[in-house]
Amino acid sequence: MTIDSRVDGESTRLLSVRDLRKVFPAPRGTKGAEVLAVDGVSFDLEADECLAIVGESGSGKTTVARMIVGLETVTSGTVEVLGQDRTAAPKHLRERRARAREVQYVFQDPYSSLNGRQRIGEVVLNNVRLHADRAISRKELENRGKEILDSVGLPWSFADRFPRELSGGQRQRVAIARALAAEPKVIVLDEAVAALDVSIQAQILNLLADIKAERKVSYLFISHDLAVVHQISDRMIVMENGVVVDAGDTSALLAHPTHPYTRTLRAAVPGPGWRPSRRATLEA
Ligand SMILES: Nc1ncnc2c1ncn2[C@@H]1O[C@H](COP(=O)(O)OP(=O)(O)OP(=O)(O)O)[C@@H](O)[C@H]1O
Repeated sequence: MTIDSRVDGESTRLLSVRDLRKVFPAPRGTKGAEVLAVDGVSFDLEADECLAIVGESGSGKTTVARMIVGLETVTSGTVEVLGQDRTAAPKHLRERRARAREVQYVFQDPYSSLNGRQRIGEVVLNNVRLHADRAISRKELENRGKEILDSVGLPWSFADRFPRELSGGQRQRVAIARALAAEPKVIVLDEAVAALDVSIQAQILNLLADIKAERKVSYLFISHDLAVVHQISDRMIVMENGVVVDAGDTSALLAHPTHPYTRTLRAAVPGPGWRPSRRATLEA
């Protein structure tokens, strides 16, 4: 299924994925077959938009995201970011950094994605320094760090702490702050709230909504959780076995799922407060 959303040549398109395919070799030492993880996936991400990629475990969501940011090679198909071909993995450090300024990645587990020996201030300031287009003074750097931590709801006093001293939700705020420090156009959030308690999830979703409104950043939001996707995304695509089987406006698709797989996913969403016909409140 090809999803050509708003294909009208407008310059608001940040990300464009066409016919993306990924074949992994058979696991080493086995006589097993190659794994076709992603098969002909196409979609666009527009400015100011949150597009969700939904699907059960193993449907290929993460592999799509990893190909977009160059963490995984592309078997065939194309990836364009801001009109530039980004299909090939970055070859040099400079290219890797340039691409990181376009798209940042926030992982599910901030504990393993944060360096345990690095204080929170360093985590954020290193990324500011790395992606700054000019030399910046210590004072300016610190002001920027304060502003970024503040934007994720953390006081500057957290700068001296280590990740192990933070709660799961606070660590995820730091991971988001680190992404923001690069001033990216797009943030890929890969199951970014999956490891958090429901009340903390709601706070982080709130925060993401605020950041999106204030900074005009777009999200590619990967999740298996339709309740979460309903809260945060404008549009969604549904993946099954590496293929996009359904796509559309999130509220409309969840209110009236037409594809059998989307209906199955929808039916698995648990109980109280789940109202597909109404935009869920973001209040924690
Ligand atoms: N490095 C790899 N080598 C071989 N197969 C892989 C590799 N990475 C992923 N796969 C396989 O590709 C398929 C898609 O995996 P992927 O992680 O993209 O799915 P997912 O929808 O993100 O699921 P999850 O949420 O569980 O990560 C799965 O069958 C997975 O086992």
